[in-house]
Amino acid sequence: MSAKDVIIALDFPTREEALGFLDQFPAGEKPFVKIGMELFYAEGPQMVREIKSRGHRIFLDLKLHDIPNTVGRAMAVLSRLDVDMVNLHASGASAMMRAALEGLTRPDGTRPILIAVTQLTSTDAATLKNELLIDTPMAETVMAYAKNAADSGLDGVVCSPLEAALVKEQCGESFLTVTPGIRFADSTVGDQKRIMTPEKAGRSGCDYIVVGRPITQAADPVAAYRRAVTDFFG
Ligand SMILES: O=c1ccn([C@@H]2O[C@H](COP(=O)(O)O)[C@@H](O)[C@H]2O)c(=O)[nH]1
Repeated sequence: MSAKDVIIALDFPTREEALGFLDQFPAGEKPFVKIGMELFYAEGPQMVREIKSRGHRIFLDLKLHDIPNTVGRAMAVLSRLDVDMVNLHASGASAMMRAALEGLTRPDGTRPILIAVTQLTSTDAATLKNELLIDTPMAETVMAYAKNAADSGLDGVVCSPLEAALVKEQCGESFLTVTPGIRFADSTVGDQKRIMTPEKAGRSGCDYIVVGRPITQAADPVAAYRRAVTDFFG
């Protein structure tokens, strides 16, 4: 199931801003986009349908995390939206991930790609140890979560690009790595901690890179997106 692409994080507070952003692209250029909590909570499922009807592939990034029954039932609702990828937190553990997979699978056996967030790219080693009270080093923690996700039947993980190669090595080449924490060398880093350039991510086992502010806040977002694509694909 391996693929490679740049996903734009459509982190906007309104429909108008999200569509205004997409309108800057020529008609034939349809980037893969991510709809996260901000836009989904503001505009709801209709926003997903509208962007899908414009021809974009969609990663619905709601990071579900609850008891297995709740997550399974919520995934069954999300499966009725025609999205390409959805996610949950691997820290919800294997019973939750298996329930999610079951809920997401439509009667005809099809389903969106399901991936698990390992450790947020805004978490550094000190926060992992001192606040989350996880004594295992970051790479090992990500790997344990990734293996649990793989064993639960998921398609891949969200991890930082720094861990992508190891995830591939341990979970297999077809196990997807979806990696935020992407910054151009001249980007503002902001709240991200485990980062990499698109160029290096392209050589590090990342299937999909997720890029938000370096594109959405750029003076010329279309040029910034194309720069990410060119750098990522080498
Ligand atoms: O570990 C994670 C999981 C999700 N994200 C999301 O990706 C984008 C990144 O945006 P930038 O503006 O490029 O920082 C954002 O929507 C996050 O919610 C993540 O960054 N890290």
